[in-house]
Amino acid sequence: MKLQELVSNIQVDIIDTHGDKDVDVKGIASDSRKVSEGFAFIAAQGVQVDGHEFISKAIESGAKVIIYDRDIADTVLGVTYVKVKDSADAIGKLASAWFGNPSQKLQLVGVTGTNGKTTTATLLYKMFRQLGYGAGLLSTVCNYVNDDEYPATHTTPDPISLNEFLAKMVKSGCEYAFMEVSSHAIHQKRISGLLFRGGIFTNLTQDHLDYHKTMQEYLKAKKLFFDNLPESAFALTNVDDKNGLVMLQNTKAEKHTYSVKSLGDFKARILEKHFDGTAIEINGRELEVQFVGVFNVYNLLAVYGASVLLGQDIEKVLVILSTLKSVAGRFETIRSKDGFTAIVDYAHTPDALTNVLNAIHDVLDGGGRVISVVGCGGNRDKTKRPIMAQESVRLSDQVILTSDNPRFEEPQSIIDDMVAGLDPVQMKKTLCIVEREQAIKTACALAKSGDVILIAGKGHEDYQDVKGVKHHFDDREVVKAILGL
Ligand SMILES: CC(=O)N[C@H]1[C@@H](OP(=O)(O)OP(=O)(O)OC[C@H]2O[C@@H](n3ccc(=O)[nH]c3=O)[C@H](O)[C@@H]2O)O[C@H](CO)[C@@H](O)[C@@H]1O[C@H](C)C(=O)N[C@@H](C)C(=O)N[C@H](CCC(=O)O)C(=O)O
Ligand SMILES: Nc1ncnc2c1ncn2[C@@H]1O[C@H](COP(=O)(O)OP(=O)(O)OP(=O)(O)O)[C@@H](O)[C@H]1O
Ligand SMILES: N[C@H](CCC[C@H](N)C(=O)O)C(=O)O
Ligand SMILES: [Mg+2]
Repeated sequence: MKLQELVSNIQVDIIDTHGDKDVDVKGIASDSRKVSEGFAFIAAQGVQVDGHEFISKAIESGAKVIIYDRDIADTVLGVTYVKVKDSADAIGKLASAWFGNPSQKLQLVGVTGTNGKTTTATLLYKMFRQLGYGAGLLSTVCNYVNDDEYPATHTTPDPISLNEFLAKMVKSGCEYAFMEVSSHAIHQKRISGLLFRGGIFTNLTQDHLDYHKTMQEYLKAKKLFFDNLPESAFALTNVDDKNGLVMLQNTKAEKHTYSVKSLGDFKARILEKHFDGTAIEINGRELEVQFVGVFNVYNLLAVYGASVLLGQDIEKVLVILSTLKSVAGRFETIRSKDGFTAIVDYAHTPDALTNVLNAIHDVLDGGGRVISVVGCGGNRDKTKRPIMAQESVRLSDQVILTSDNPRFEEPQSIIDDMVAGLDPVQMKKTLCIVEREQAIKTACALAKSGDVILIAGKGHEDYQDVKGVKHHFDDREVVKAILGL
């Protein structure tokens, strides 16, 4: 594609161009390590380093176009330089243009919020596949183009991979695409240039303060997604969350709400909770769903609302809703021969932990003890550590604090940060076991018939990330091996 053609139809503020504008562009990259002969390299300021530092590396690798937004000292003959106002914004828009604007050819729905993104987006994808449509999914657990699976590295991929996936979906005949929109992605403009048909807000509770610093900044990032939705989109929000309506304040999109506790366009009522599912009512229609926990009623309600807003038949949607099953690593139950149950769940925030433990108590109904195995990620929000320990102790009979992706931190010092939230009385029900496998073994040894063990934080993850190396570790495999299943 000619450079002229690439930049002509996109809304990027070009400040200056230097060199041949007629040059043929063979590919685009924002990472110098991915540049090949004839590529355009987009230099952007990152969180760790400044991409402008890699301009000469990119040219050595064959870049013939450099798109940048900071002053640069030298230019190289035979290379075209395009100065833009905002490189991060340009990457997304150039990626869209390069891949033929795939989001404009799909009905793309984004899901944002602290918890429930993977669940909601995955269930929407499953819903639309079952309704008979071609559909794709971009999620933390796995990416799908119809039934083809592609491993996921991020919750929201970088703009170039993202548009490449969407283009693959278009080529494979998908009409719908569902994706998670993380706050990091909004803040870093990974979604610039995408045309959304809808946006869904799940909830906002504490997480990622290492990155956003304050809850206000975290909220601002989430809201920006809705501020940027077009008039042709719908914005569907959870009004039971205290920031639900804030998301709609400045959006041009058509506003819709869902609720369990108050009124909303989509309204659910919980009729009965049990270990294998929940009886609910949605907009006056009763159904049995195969999910446990009030939080999952919210996820299902969002799926229902979005499906209806996308024009689907209410009856068909309800029938499929009752057949949907939980997502990998979310409230996955494993029963021991001795009569206790282990639950592997991805709860890695204070709110998720509280919700999942409450859901367990709701169905246990005082029948057995709850033993929790909990850790916190290294190089992530440190302020959530003592709170997660407190919530675990408050809602469990026995807690085992352990490791969950220590990354570049000392596992024991992460546990110490968790312990700092506990007083001596709370410490009486707490054990600290650094080795996660040993922690799970201990929990299984302590459990008796009727008890529930919650193994939180890793869900679908099949690794333990230690000092940049991902060692194979899968909670579900470990539990099954210990229980001889
Ligand atoms: C902190 C963070 O979010 N970083 C993300 C960000 O990196 P960055 O652009 O800031 O990278 P950088 O290393 O500072 O480099 C700056 C620029 O120089 C370029 N570069 C760098 C090195 C080089 O040799 N050559 C080169 O050209 C880079 O390609 C980049 O364009 O943009 C990259 C591309 O989109 C991401 O891969 C990267 O994710 C890192 C690996 C990460 O761990 N991110 C996590 C925190 C994250 O994004 N998580 C959310 C989910 C959170 C949740 O809700 O649970 C997610 O969406 O996955
Ligand atoms: N709607 C919800 N409200 C609160 N907690 C939830 C909700 N849905 C799921 N959870 C809890 O949060 C955990 C993570 O759920 P899920 O993977 O769907 O969220 P996510 O937003 O995609 O997370 P991430 O930001 O890591 O991608 C679940 O295992 C469960 O414990
Ligand atoms: N997307 C989240 C996942 C956290 C999962 C947990 N296992 C951890 O490593 O903290 C994050 O990167 O913060
Ligand atoms: Mg997710």
